[in-house]
Amino acid sequence: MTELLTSAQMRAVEQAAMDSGTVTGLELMERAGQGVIDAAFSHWPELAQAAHRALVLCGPGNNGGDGFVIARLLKEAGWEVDPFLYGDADKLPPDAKANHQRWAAMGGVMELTAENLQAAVRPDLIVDAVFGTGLTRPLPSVVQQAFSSLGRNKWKGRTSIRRIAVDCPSGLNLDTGMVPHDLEKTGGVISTNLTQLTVTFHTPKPGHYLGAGPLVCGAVVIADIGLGPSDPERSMLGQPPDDRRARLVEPVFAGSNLPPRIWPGSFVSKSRRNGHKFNHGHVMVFAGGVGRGGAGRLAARAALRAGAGVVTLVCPPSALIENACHLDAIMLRALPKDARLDSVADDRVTAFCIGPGLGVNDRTRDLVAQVLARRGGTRAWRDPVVVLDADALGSFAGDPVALFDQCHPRTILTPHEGEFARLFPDLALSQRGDLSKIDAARQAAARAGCTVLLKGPDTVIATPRGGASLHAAAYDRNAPWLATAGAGDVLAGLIAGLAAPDTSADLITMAEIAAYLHVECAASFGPGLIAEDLPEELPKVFRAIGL
Ligand SMILES: NC(=O)C1=CN([C@@H]2O[C@H](COP(=O)(O)OP(=O)(O)OC[C@H]3O[C@@H](n4cnc5c(N)ncnc54)[C@H](OP(=O)(O)O)[C@@H]3O)[C@@H](O)[C@H]2O)[C@@H](O)CC1
Ligand SMILES: Nc1ncnc2c1ncn2[C@@H]1O[C@H](COP(=O)(O)OP(=O)(O)O)[C@@H](O)[C@H]1O
Ligand SMILES: [K+]
Repeated sequence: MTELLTSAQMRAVEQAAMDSGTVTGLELMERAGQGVIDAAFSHWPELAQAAHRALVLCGPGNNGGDGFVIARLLKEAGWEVDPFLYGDADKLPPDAKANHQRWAAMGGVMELTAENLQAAVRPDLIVDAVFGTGLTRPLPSVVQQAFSSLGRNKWKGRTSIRRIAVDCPSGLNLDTGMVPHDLEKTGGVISTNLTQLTVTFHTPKPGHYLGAGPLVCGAVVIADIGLGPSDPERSMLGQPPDDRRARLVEPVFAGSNLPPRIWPGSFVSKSRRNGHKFNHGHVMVFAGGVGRGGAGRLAARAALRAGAGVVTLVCPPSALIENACHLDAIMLRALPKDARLDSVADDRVTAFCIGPGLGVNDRTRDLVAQVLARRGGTRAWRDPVVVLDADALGSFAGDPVALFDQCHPRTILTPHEGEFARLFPDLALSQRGDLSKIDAARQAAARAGCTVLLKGPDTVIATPRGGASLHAAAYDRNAPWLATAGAGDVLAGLIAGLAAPDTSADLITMAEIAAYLHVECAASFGPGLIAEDLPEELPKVFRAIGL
């Protein structure tokens, strides 16, 4: 697991290092510039073989300062370098100004405009050092036009020019992963999109993984600038994440060539080699009426494959035969319309998964209420986990507080953005503005009093106390085939199955593992994936992680 630092947190880390007297801002900037060049040479070894030509686009802050370090270091290595500056050199912050001056002794600087870029000699490398963590508003139009013009340049062999971004492609908000809409309209994002490699410092930032981040960054490399290890205890495995920082969900390998047995491997109940079926939990999944049972069955199948000792599907009596035709290992119970949950669930049910395919109606609300009212009884030592998804959330759309009043700490809501908007209208994507998806999920979790998993290619899991983690199906873990009906039902079942055992770790850890395995299953199956394939791929994925 890696910590993700917001812009403000990154500045605080830098400031603390400088205040401690162990390093100066100039030294950090030098290491940042060197880190970008090292990453470029390692990514494109041919650039390290001989001197080439670089075009370095610099901005009015310290990101621009990094650009001037890069310009100088490349020039010292024999490269031809053409720097362009947006803004007033006299107003650069001190470290950036010092590096601008050091460069000025070596060569000139052009103003960053579309016209000047059009007139530039074809480079082999374009360095984007216009804006980094300090971007506070949409890109100025002159910068947008300059970026767009790069896409129109008549340079020979234009597509073979390498493009690297310092900290982020300029225009990307590193806290939110958003790029301004006007950037898209002007086509600016298209040129930004051509970034092949983004080099950031110390830790990745949320914006590299949220929203448009993965679409515009190319690949992300972290350069160590000597700020020390990011706080290991804050991202400790099996512990809830730090209240103020977010962590990136990643596997933990015991050794470079070994499977990730530590995380997630050791957190899967059946990695421990003893116990009987009830030690691995009993999951109860609710399914809809006739013809609407598929979603519940998918969730149940996922829970069983995830390792739950027992899985029971509960459905209306009219759907019993339909479900019986589909199920063998999964137990089946009928629950008549007015019957109480107690008639089918005893204390040994350690996790409930409710919502997929149930229908948006009063009966669903009533069942949710009954499930949330259950407590660990004589045979269970802690309250059952409750996974609320799909129609269990939709049934409270007009009255979310009625749901939140019933949620307890062992509850997890798993909305997609549409369901999230119905429960938390003011935190909806369309209303979010500068609020990141991580902070939106945090606020939602605090309001609901339980864990919230907000789905998407960027899945955020947040706890009421502020702990948050981000699982990104991005870069080498792209999983577009997961955008398929029923994939969310499988995720809900996975969470229930993984969190059901008595000995399971905290809910956020088990939800992180579910999100991770979900994408591993998609990646392992590959193109053509449909939801039914996900649970069936789990055995292969479990083997691959060393179980
Ligand atoms: N601190 C360190 O020790 C280290 C920092 N490092 C590097 O510093 C970078 C952060 O530097 P930074 O904080 O100066 O921010 P940066 O992104 O350069 O921009 C700020 C400037 O842009 C301006 N501005 C913002 N938005 C604008 C807009 N839309 N349109 C126009 N102007 C706009 C803003 O003006 P203002 O908003 O104040 O009016 C201000 O002048 C970081 O990404 C990393 O690369 C590394 O060297 C490692 C050591
Ligand atoms: N492009 C994508 N890349 C990675 N994961 C995705 C993508 N699109 C959707 N997902 C994942 O697939 C699941 C879809 O869930 P959901 O929207 O609830 O669908 P359904 O209700 O049909 O099951 C979520 O876990 C989501 O994170
Ligand atoms: K940049």
